[in-house]
Amino acid sequence: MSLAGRAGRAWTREWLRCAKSIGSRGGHSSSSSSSSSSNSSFGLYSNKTRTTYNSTTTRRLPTLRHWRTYASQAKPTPAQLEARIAAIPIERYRNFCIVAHIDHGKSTLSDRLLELTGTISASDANKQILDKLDVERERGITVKAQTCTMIYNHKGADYLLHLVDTPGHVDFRAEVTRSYASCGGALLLIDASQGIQAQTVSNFHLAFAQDLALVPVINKIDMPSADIPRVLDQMETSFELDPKKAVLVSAKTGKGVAALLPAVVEGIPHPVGDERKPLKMLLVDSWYDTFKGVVLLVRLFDGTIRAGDNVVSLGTGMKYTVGQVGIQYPHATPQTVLRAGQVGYVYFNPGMKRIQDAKLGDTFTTVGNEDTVEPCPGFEEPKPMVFVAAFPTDQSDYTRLADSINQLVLNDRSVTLQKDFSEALGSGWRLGFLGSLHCSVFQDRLRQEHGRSIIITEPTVPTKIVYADETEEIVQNPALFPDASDHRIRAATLYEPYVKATITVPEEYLGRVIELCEGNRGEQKSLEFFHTDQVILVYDIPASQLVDDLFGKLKGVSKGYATLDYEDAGWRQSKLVKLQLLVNRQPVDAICRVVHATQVDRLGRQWVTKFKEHVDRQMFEVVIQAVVGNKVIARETIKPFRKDVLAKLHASDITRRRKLLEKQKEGRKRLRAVGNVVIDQSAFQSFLSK
Ligand SMILES: Nc1nc2c(ncn2[C@@H]2O[C@H](COP(=O)(O)OP(=O)(O)OP(=O)(O)O)[C@@H](O)[C@H]2O)c(=O)[nH]1
Repeated sequence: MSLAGRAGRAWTREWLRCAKSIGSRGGHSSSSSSSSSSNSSFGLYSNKTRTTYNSTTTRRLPTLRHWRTYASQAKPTPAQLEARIAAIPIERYRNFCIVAHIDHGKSTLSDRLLELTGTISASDANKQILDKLDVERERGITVKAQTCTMIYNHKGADYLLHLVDTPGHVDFRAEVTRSYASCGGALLLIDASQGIQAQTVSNFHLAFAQDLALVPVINKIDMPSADIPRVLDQMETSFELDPKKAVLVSAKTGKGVAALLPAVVEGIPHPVGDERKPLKMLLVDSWYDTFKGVVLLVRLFDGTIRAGDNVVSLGTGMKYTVGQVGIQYPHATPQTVLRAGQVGYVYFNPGMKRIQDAKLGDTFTTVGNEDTVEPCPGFEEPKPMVFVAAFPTDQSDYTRLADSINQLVLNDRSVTLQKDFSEALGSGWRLGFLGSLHCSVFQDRLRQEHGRSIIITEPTVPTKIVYADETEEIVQNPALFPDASDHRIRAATLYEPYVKATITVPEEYLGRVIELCEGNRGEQKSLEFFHTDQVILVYDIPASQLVDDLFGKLKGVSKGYATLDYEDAGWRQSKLVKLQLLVNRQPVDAICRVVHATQVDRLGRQWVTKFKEHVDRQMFEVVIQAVVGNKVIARETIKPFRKDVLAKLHASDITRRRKLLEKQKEGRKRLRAVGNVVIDQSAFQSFLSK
């Protein structure tokens, strides 16, 4: 092993030791169920049920017949369900999530577990049942964490399992972090052919820091390229997870999945809580329903909740009467009561009107107990990182588009929204997203769920200005960044946001990936071998480089093998300038960016060349310039030309002549003036769509 590898292992060991010393996380029993025998904080099995892996012996996996027997459990009626749940003590609750790198099979495995417990039928054609949004099904990615309650009979006793299927992509990390708050453990899923990837590393660290029990699961063992010994070795080297504790499954065929629920029961601790105590209920997620108002997904730490109870939010002080409580099974299923340890939904009567009143991480209790119940610690608000301006393709669509955007924002708490106006594109909005994928998913949802399309400007990141008098300003809209002529900006210090990027890459592409990171102003923090041919690289990189499709470039230089994860790394002082596009000396406000001084030449040239392609000739000369302050970086000229649409028509063709004139009139509605130059809106649209 390389020195870097040895140092990495020593670091990991030290890290693990420190993390363990943080102590047991509140809300779950510190040891697993009584049948558990070991004292490691990872997912455990009792000796009886533990399936051991040994590279020289073949494991006996549950057969498909075995699987089908389990999967044929009949779905209980609502009354049977309620009676069965009421008979389960908290010691037999298990709240767990599935975490993994993108596409390692979380949603497919969730389907299998739902079938195995009879929550959905095995023959149900409706697969990826927890991916409820159209965009999730179309793109095959999970965007929103989804929950489901299951009942599992283990050794003759019913267990109440609460499963959370989490998103894999880093943009939706906040969903994973929030899910951890309702769970006592996690299945850490790893693709048998791909092995540990960037999001596996970050999910492991997140789960471990929260003292969650981990059950390692190797998925896709049916694939011809599966290399189980390699993945087991990676798990041991990187995370010090005992390979003997890994459960080997194929979520696709169902092979091995039957061994997973005993591992959950025995390896994940039950929640701790007392239903006789006053209600202490954490708000984990929320969504808006036109008829019910805001629906809350909650985790009960103590007490019970039922329809008719009067509750109060410790965060806002607002009081509500409970209208209905229930569980996701997998769809909303009303219950008479939710008890300590359970995760379920609650809505009020009259309904909560404003989604802003449902503060994620807030604690609710019953009215009268405000002073006795200690609020839960809450969640860190995810910060938007990428900002874009959005405009209707047709301004007459503004009001309808505003309604659709507002509705989407109601159900996606991490989007920020402000009104915006552009000379070039009219009235619109400035939207903040957690990342580029989040932004593109939002556009897809707008199109799919509301049938609307929008023009989106280039994604930008915020800039921090610290003026000479030490006052600070954070500018999200580059058009509002002070001009170079402003004397205050000349004396100010500028900062740009950085991210800590974790990249996993096979050794053979290491050189090219390092070159790419350095070319994107990255600064190497560490390099560690975690298997003979796999490397984990950590770089501090400007967030602006990340949103400029760093991920796509990384895939390009590594033939798709490199993976990327990132987290906020704060502000860094930087040499930033405002680059603007001018048309006949007038700024086009929609095409403006605050960029690093080293990028202006390349970007300026690119802008003027590309914009020229989209502007029609006019009756006079049009000059397109990219400028920083008074300095012209690049320039293109469009020669004058008169567009006579009738020129080629025969004089007698009157109908055709009229049609063409009508068409030209229609076209003028979409024209926009920048100074004396008239530009069709489609020019901006084509320029902005890469
Ligand atoms: N061969 C094989 N393919 C699998 C298995 N499990 C999942 N897949 C496939 O892997 C792809 C990704 O599966 P998903 O379940 O959507 O993965 P995910 O982790 O939920 O994806 P994200 O939520 O986007 O991170 C799909 O094409 C699945 O059919 C498996 O055990 N074997």
